[in-house]
Amino acid sequence: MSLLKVAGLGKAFGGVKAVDGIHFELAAGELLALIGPNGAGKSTTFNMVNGQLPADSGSILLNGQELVGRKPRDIWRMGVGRTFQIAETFASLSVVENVQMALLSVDDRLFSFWRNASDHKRDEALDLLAQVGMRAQADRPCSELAYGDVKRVELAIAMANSPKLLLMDEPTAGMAPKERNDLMALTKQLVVDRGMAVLFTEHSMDVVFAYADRMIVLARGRLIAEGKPLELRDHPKVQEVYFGSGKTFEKNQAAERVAPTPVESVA
Ligand SMILES: Nc1ncnc2c1ncn2[C@@H]1O[C@H](COP(=O)(O)OP(=O)(O)OP(=O)(O)O)[C@@H](O)[C@H]1O
Repeated sequence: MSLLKVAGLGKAFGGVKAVDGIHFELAAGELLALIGPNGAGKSTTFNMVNGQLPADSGSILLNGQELVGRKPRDIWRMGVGRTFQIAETFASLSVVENVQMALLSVDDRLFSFWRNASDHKRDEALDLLAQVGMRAQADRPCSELAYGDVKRVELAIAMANSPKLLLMDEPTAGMAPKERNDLMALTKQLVVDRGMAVLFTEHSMDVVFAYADRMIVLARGRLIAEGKPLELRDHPKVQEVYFGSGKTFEKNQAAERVAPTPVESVA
């Protein structure tokens, strides 16, 4: 059975059908890219899956349980996580304290961090940091970290509630090719090791071709193609709506810019 099953999902804003009856599935251990040109409906789809936007129609099943109609916090508790950028206010906290804050939130503990919680689940937080290669930097202030390392900490924070499904909205935006490669290799490793599913939006085709197991393509709210990235690269509809008229994707571009790091299961 699929972990996530989306059927007939729709959302309109006034007269604009932002998402128009889309269907897709996602299995545990799979990295699925959601791509499409600006205004295609990617963010609207994301926001319906995590409950931030109510769907007008359709169904979103997680392990057979309906998500439509539930609050974001309930959906998060059911195992749908998302990466958030570390808030400015947390930049003064250390790396490990940021992860401890996330663990506090999982426990619904809202007491003062400094007075009562500085030791709260420190070992668990350090373990999460080890999983993203940031254990050695645990006691540095987040404000001192390189951008790529901040992204790793964001990933550790998103792991705090052990999500079954992780939503990542343009995870590599603003990153240099080497940092992108490292972050996506790490994401893939977590997918393999934890059997977690990832749904991500991405404008960089290099990243999609190098790391996605499958991709779905939206255009004007409709799902126009679905399949393995290499199968879809030359799909005429995808070329037309996604890559733009007359523009074709250069086949060796992805291989030249991003050499994927091999991922092996340790399970
Ligand atoms: N809150 C809103 N109110 C009105 N229209 C909206 C709203 N959110 C999205 N839309 C419209 O819905 C359509 C889909 O937008 P959406 O943001 O989901 O696309 P997207 O694929 O994420 O685009 P981008 O890549 O630019 O982020 C667009 O036409 C957009 O203008």
